[in-house]
Amino acid sequence: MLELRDVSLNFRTSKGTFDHGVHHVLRSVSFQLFENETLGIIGRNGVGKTTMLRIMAGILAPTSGEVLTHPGKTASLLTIGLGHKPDLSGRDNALLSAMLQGASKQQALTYLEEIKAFSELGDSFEEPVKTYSSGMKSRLGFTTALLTHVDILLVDEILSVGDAEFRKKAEKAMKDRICGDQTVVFVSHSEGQITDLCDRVLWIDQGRVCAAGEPGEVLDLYRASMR
Ligand SMILES: Nc1ncnc2c1ncn2[C@@H]1O[C@H](COP(=O)(O)OP(=O)(O)OP(=O)(O)O)[C@@H](O)[C@H]1O
Repeated sequence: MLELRDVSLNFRTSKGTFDHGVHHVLRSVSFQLFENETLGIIGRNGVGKTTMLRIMAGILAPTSGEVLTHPGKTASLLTIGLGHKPDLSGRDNALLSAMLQGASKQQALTYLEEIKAFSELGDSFEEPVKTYSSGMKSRLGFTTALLTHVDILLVDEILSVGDAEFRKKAEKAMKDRICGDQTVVFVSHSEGQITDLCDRVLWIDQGRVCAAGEPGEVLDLYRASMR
């Protein structure tokens, strides 16, 4: 469904600690994402997990290597507050996001009432997003991406935000999608969520894939590396 082949990504940096002003974030990463699977990505802070999702979403281009996708397949990155326009209402932001994720305007309009209901934003749905708390923004972002139908859902740590009640509801909705035919890539620091939701896990360290396979086995290796 999607394949990264020998993908490397460098950022230019002014920090002297990196190699001649170049920070090698991903180094020759290769893997395939199969249809209908939920692939977890684990690793310490700053090892390149979000960068990998952004490459898979087409937001960042790799410095070298290839990202191969099936023609016509859509991928959407689900992350907090990405791309919200602060002066537009929740409704208009949801419409815009749904269209950016590949829906036609007509299709996107049909999602709006469901997004309003699931996000429980009530009358605030009509207010500018700049008046929202961060929890309200995350409800809007999560719900819009969840209810807009994309082929590959790229989920960045999103289930760890919001209040406990909404988190529970979001987790259940995500599980329902995963149990259906949704293909998901899921970055999380929660071992519980990874074990619960994923079919397969990649462990990333220093920009490389250290292990890939069954969640229990990869989590054991990851934990052992930290001892
Ligand atoms: N636009 C950028 N310019 C320069 N460096 C960047 C940029 N974006 C990310 N980085 C660096 O790339 C590295 C990987 O960042 P990334 O966000 O992918 O890590 P992560 O594994 O998702 O971390 P976390 O678990 O903390 O969310 C970090 O060292 C970060 O500082």
